[in-house]
Amino acid sequence: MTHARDPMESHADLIGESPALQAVVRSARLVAATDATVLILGESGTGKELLARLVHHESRRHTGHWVTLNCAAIPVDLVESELFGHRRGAFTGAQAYKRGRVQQAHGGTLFLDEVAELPLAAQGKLLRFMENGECQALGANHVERVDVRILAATHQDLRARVTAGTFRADLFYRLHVIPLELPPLREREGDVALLARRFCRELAARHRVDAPEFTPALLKCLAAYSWPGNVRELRNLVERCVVLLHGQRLAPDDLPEGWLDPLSTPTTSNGWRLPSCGLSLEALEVELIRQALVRSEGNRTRAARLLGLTRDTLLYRMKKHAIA
Ligand SMILES: Nc1ncnc2c1ncn2[C@@H]1O[C@H](COP(=O)(O)OP(=O)(O)OP(=O)(O)O)[C@@H](O)[C@H]1O
Repeated sequence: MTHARDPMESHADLIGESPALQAVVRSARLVAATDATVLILGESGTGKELLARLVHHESRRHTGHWVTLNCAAIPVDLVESELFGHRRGAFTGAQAYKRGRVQQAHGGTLFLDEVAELPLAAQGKLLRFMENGECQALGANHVERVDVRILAATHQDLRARVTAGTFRADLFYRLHVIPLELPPLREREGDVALLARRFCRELAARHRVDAPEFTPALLKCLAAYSWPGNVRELRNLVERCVVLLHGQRLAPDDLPEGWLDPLSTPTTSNGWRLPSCGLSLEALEVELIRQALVRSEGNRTRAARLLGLTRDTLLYRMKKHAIA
């Protein structure tokens, strides 16, 4: 989770030449030189973490630690201790002193991924820390001064969270100093083919196989596709081609069914593909659950969130429809 910078590491790895991406990269480079808080927005899989790394590596803190915390991946009652650490005996199970990610990032950068999922209590503590640079480990009776730059990211609509009362307005404004919004892949003209070729070369070398060749017709298909999972979905598709179809010249019909959802299916503005007609309500529900699970990479908590359901309701419905 934490490492000092490898000076040989290249950050040319945020691939893309489209004006839409280049505009964001330009802004990221401008803010990198400062110590401003940056909030990175964009759909899942658009490269928010890569952009955050670019900001860190081009900042004066690049020799300091890069520390990340995925706020959605930690049980709610452990978030504060992950962030700020705890003293031995601070709560049941706290058997030893533990430094928080904030302290680990001293002199460097802390990247808070999925910041919308931060519980309200932790939001208050984070805000206090951002205002005065002081933090207090759970159970500690003194505060520490820590020098950390905060970068945060979310694919959620944070303003809507504020309206719903699940995200503090004051923290929203504190984070929203410099918003950088990554465009979805379907809006990056020319980048799909570029990324597909680069991933193909890189993954063929990694898997030690001959790269497959993407015909112009296939590249055209890929460029027309809506990519609800963005660059992550493209990379996964290319990896499947490299592993299972290596050395072959691939036309659109060579992709097995299901590797790419039908190009003609309409996409809603937030990435859901709606089956055209003839589906019963029950079949539609199954389809939406399936899409949510694909988009969340099998993570049921995130899938439930995408569908606006509680995790329990999602599990109940999956069981009802026998979705594994
Ligand atoms: N422009 C890009 N060039 C090369 N690789 C990219 C690019 N954008 C994303 N990727 C790759 O796609 C995958 C997803 O990227 P990343 O984790 O940064 O996305 P994210 O927006 O943070 O996703 P999430 O919201 O799900 O956390 C990673 O493997 C990353 O290396």
